[in-house]
Amino acid sequence: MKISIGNDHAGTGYKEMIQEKLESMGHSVINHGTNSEDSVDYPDFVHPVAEDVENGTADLGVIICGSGNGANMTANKHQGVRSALCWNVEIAKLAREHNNANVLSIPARFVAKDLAVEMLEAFVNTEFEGGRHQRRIDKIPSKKYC
Ligand SMILES: O=C(CO)[C@H](O)[C@H](O)[C@H](O)COP(=O)(O)O
Repeated sequence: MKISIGNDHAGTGYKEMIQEKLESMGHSVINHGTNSEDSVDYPDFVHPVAEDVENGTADLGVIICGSGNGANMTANKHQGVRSALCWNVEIAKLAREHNNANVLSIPARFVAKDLAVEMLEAFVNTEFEGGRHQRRIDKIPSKKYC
């Protein structure tokens, strides 16, 4: 798969590890940075990931900031992006099975590196179940409020 990744300064170490892991799994990675620990603004590095997923350049995205919330909020502003903030393996798995999430948001300051890798593996290797979940996903975009 092609996987787009982006992070702020809180997620740089995690991103490096995640990029290595994805490449060792045989995936091709588009890294939008940041690649340093100097303070930056997460939207500058998350919008490019969400755009890749939105326009089909990437199959999935991984975004990382301190709490995962700012990155998640940013990604979910994009049409067709379903970004899931995950903090354990079961949530990451359910995000794929039930929500067909296409972006994984990792809170680097609140999950250990080992757990981040386990969530990544669960997210990338789990398929959407479809069925009743597709019906619910179809109702997420609000015609009334868009
Ligand atoms: O935006 C965030 C939360 O929504 C991210 O956690 C950021 O990484 C965090 O806000 C950065 O904080 P810092 O004090 O500027 O390092």
